[in-house]
Amino acid sequence: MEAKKAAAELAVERSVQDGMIVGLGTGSTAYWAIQKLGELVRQGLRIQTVATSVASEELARSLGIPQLVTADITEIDVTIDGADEVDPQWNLMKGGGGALLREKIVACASRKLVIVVDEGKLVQQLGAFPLPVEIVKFGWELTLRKLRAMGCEPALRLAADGQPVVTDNGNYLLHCRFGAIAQPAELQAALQGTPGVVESGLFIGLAREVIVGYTGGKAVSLVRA
Ligand SMILES: O=C(CO)[C@H](O)[C@H](O)COP(=O)(O)O
Repeated sequence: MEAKKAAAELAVERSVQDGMIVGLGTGSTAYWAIQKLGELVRQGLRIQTVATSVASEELARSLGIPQLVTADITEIDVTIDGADEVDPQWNLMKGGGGALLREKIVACASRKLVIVVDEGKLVQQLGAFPLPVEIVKFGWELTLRKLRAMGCEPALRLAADGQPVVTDNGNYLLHCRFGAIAQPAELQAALQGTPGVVESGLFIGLAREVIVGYTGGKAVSLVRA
């Protein structure tokens, strides 16, 4: 917890200034960034925000952080979000929290995407974590078979009650075990070309800064390989 908190707080300190529009990520690391923003707002920081999930939206509301609707935004100054895996080129695997679609929309509308992770998320190659892929409900079994034919073992994400998880956007999620992903950009392009796929958790070339937190509470901004 202290590693995630340290990374998130350093990201807020380094990236957020008065007057900015800030994208709020999703997950247990982004949680700490939202908490820090709430503290700064109470102290007088003036920001407006856009959340990447209903959970982050509700957290921000509970902390009194002003929020915008997307119709009122042309560009977001900075977004602070977590990741499940980060490779040396800063390609990301995201979506463990199920929010990948809104996260990618917000990331792509941001001048700067700052990724906050603990050291366990740094990998040489993406793929140990199963790739989350958001798919539409209609024909989901057909989409699953198409993805299986692309070389992975897909499984529908289920909730504790055994029912399929439904995302904030009303879709299903597949967990796709591709193993080590040697060419993430090519895989992303292939997934995008598959009918039924809404979006994947591969974030290629989007991160502008990666901040890593360590046990003991130290955090550093990474230099890209
Ligand atoms: O992509 C995400 C949610 O969709 C999260 O940012 C990712 O799963 C990392 O989560 P955490 O910070 O809890 O480890």
